[in-house]
Amino acid sequence: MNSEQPLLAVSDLSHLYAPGKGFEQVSFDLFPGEVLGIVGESGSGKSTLLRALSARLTPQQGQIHYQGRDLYAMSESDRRRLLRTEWGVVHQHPLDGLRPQVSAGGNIGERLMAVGQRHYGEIRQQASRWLEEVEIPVSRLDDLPVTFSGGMQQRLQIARNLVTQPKLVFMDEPTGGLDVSVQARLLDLLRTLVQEMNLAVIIVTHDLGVARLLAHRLLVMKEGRVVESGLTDRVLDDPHHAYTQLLVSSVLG
Ligand SMILES: Nc1ncnc2c1ncn2[C@@H]1O[C@H](COP(=O)(O)OP(=O)(O)OP(=O)(O)O)[C@@H](O)[C@H]1O
Repeated sequence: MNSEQPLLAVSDLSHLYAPGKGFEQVSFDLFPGEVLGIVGESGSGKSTLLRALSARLTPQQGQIHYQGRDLYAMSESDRRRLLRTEWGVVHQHPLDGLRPQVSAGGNIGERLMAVGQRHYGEIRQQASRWLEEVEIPVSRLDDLPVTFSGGMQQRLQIARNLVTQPKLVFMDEPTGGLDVSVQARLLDLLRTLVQEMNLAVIIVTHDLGVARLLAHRLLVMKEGRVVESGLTDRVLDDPHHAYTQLLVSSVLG
């Protein structure tokens, strides 16, 4: 997997709102098909880091290269195009990532139109196929997302993001607001899709169970700094840093 060029190369990235608030000196490489989990307690800077990685917040320092191209040397419109096509962003609250006034089919179709598809019948067909893929009845194609349950809305947001076959998807607590049984089904679905599509994913979660299930590698954050990183099983089964040990034991305890 690691013989190729990294999809995303991050070096010495920092953005601080105030000392300890934000993140500093973050570096890592992400390869195609790799799932990186960012874990840590509330306020450790996970979401701020994810926003900077996904071109939604210009960092104060450091560099990000996507497929060898300097992300913040690109024009604003090129970065936006990436977000609509080769990248996806799955928000914790599905309505933050959906258009509430547009039907389920329209929410999926909009991304296809962003990659140049114009044929109405084909777009509708692909939207139907994606509803099936995420286990939403195709009969709901013309319904508005606000008429869906929270779990269905989240599955629709995932379909909207994946329909363009992105290379890289950013997820911020994608199962966070859902009850436990809905969470488990969604996690299963995500794991299957990520494997089938060979997606690279950066997922922020405070839930180590979610990290264990989805992520190949972890970054552990505390007060804006990465205190430990490594393969998921190694980090969770044999944590080296005292903070990671505390995090793991608080879940077990
Ligand atoms: N726009 C902002 N202006 C000022 N401070 C901010 C801003 N956004 C976040 N912060 C602060 O930066 C720190 C990191 O916040 P962030 O949301 O990245 O943490 P997090 O690890 O994602 O937390 P949670 O798990 O609770 O979402 C917090 O102290 C937060 O209050």
